[in-house]
Amino acid sequence: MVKECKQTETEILVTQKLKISYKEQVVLKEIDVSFHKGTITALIGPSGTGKTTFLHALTRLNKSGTIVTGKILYHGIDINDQGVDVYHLRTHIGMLFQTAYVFPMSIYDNIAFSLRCHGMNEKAGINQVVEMSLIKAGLWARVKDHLKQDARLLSKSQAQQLCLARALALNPEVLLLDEATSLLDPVATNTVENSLRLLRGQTTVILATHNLAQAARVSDETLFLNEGLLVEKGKTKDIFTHPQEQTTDNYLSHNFKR
Ligand SMILES: Nc1ncnc2c1ncn2[C@@H]1O[C@H](COP(=O)(O)OP(=O)(O)OP(=O)(O)O)[C@@H](O)[C@H]1O
Repeated sequence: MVKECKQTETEILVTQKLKISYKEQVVLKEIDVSFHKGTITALIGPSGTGKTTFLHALTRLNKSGTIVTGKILYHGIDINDQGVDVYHLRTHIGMLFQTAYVFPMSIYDNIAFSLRCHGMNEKAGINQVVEMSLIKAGLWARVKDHLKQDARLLSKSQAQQLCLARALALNPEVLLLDEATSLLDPVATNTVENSLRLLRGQTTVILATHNLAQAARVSDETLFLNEGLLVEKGKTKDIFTHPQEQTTDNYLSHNFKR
């Protein structure tokens, strides 16, 4: 039986006293945070501070042996409840990784396969979604005449854009990005950032990045994690110009030209 907890209408994802450990090592310590509908949040913090661990937890990707306590509420339902279907959850909460994992099939089939797996079988409908998602990911113009080409022949940047298109094709309500542009060239990075901006208002985006300029450019809100603690979260403009906490100020002063 899946139990529903209270959440406001615009709060899509809420964590309550979220604590994550790998054996004895506590990586995240009682994180209480909420993410609102249609906003873009940058997750920043030093290496090893738990950003990936946090994103993985939001879509139940943590490796076995990881101990998760506290709650992760998606529309009021704890995603770790026994009755939650993980496959279904991941259609609503998509994720893009640092490395682009394309399927060993054509560009077209990378997206169509995923749509068919989620019950879409009508050819014209699939064609339309393939085109729309490639447009949103900024890749359509480059690949529209080569849709049958093996996706493994794409460049790193194009492959990541294809992964973005594949994620967007399922119309996720939440999109998580873990350093998803760190291996891309500046043009592709810019294209992906533009794609994210277009999602504003509909999709809730959480993006872990070491690229503080990107966090400042793209996000509405910024969440600063340090040593497993949520140090502060607020409007990106405020965090980057007048952080409330000394630790945030120190981190930004050392890593970002203000
Ligand atoms: N599967 C695992 N088993 C044991 N320890 C792990 C595992 N995954 C991550 N860790 C440890 O948890 C801590 C947080 O790692 P995590 O990758 O979440 O940090 P991060 O902030 O994303 O780092 P980076 O910015 O370098 O990607 C690190 O000390 C890491 O070594």
